[in-house]
Amino acid sequence: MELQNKKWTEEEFLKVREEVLNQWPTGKEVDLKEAAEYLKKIPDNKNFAKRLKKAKEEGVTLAQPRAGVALVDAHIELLQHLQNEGGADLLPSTIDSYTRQNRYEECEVGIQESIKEKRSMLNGFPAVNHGVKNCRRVVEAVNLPVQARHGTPDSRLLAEIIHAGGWTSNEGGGISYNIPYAKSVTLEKSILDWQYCDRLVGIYEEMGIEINREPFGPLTGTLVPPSMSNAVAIIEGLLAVEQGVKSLTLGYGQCGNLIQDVAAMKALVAQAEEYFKVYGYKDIDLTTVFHQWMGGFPTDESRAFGVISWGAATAALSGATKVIVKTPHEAAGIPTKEANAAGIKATKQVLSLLKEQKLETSKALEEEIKLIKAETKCILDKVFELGKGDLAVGTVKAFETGVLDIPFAPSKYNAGKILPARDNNGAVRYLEFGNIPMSKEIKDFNRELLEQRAKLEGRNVGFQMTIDDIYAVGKGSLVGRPE
Ligand SMILES: CC[C@H]1O[C@@H](n2cnc3c(N)ncnc32)[C@H](O)[C@@H]1O
Repeated sequence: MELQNKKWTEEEFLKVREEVLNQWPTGKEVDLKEAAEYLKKIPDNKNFAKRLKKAKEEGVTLAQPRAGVALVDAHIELLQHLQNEGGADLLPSTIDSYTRQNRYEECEVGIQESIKEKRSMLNGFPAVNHGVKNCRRVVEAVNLPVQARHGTPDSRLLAEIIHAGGWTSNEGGGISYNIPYAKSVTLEKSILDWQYCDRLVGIYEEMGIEINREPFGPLTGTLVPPSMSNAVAIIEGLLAVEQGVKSLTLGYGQCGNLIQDVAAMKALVAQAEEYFKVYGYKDIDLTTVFHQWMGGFPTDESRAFGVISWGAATAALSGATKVIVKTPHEAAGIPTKEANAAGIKATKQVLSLLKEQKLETSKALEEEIKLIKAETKCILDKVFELGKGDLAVGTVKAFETGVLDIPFAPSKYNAGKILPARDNNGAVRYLEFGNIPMSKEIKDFNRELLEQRAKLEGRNVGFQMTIDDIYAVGKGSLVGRPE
């Protein structure tokens, strides 16, 4: 199938669907009409799209953890703990790494080993292997909406199973679940495969069932400049709504400077709405997600709570619809259910303390919003130009030419010429632009801010700043000052 940013016909979709549902035996459990009937019975308080819409109307920020273990009963116990003890407003099911690579045979081994060892031998919930009935057991065992969170370049079968299983949101996208998560998956394939996932949601929407889609905002989560992150989010949002997605959550990973993070969230919403209007997408229900710091964490759990609380505060002050919660075990690995619940409780304490407050506008905030929008526009204009108006084709060419370039991404299709570093206030700036088509004014401005840092630190602008910034938060500061 030729890649283009055009809504798939039902015939095109159904032709691919046969192959998708045959990728693993559980695919046979999926029956679209039966699934639609099941989804229609999901109560509003357990429908992700409806819950987000309500939060946006109320102006509250919801808290959602990440969580996933190998076996169904243990996973249910985990989610119930995060709901009842943690006070989560939305629930995940974080999917394991084998499923993310479509390696279902190895999932089977992991499930058997987990039964034998009486503990999770997978780093998430293998939803494809467990199938539709078990996904339904999960959502029927909790009182909150459930979403699949993962990092899957080819999420087609996973999407079919989790949605038929009553999970009313799927995270990911053709860029955000490829470039930061895979080495050798072409953009053509991952964008096509995610068009399938979005078209499936569009078909459910056409059957009267609201399902939410959430592109993965943070990307590599390592000093990604807000304009690059926002450009990718807006591209994935536009590709999704073309396939009929209506409930869309665009996301952003915390960088750490309050003004820049709030500005990035406001620029993201404003620019996304502008593009929906220009391209004629009406009645899109846009919400936002703010990810607490995605970089290296302090090993000390008390310090980790400091980082978690700063992320919660910024999410609240930015007016995010939801915040993705970290845990005090972040530096160690998969958290215990107790540590996971603790992260949620700390977050909700801060959200509650700040529920009457938003960051007032200021000259600095307005200037940062203007800068981020201008940088993002430089990138997106070039993407559309490269695609001769077709966003999907333009995206592929933009990665080939380094117009889209994500710092520290493992994909061989990512140019990797971009380099970020923090300015004196901790805002993330471009140290190296690679082939990213920014105006001279924007390049000079970024450079000037880094020169100011260099002057204060008595060193040259350079890659050492980037390295120091990567380790800084784990060591206890935001800007990686020379030791
Ligand atoms: C996107 C990366 C984030 O997902 C988190 N994560 C990955 N797998 C799990 C998991 N199984 N349970 C809880 N958190 C998880 C990880 O700690 C990191 O914060």
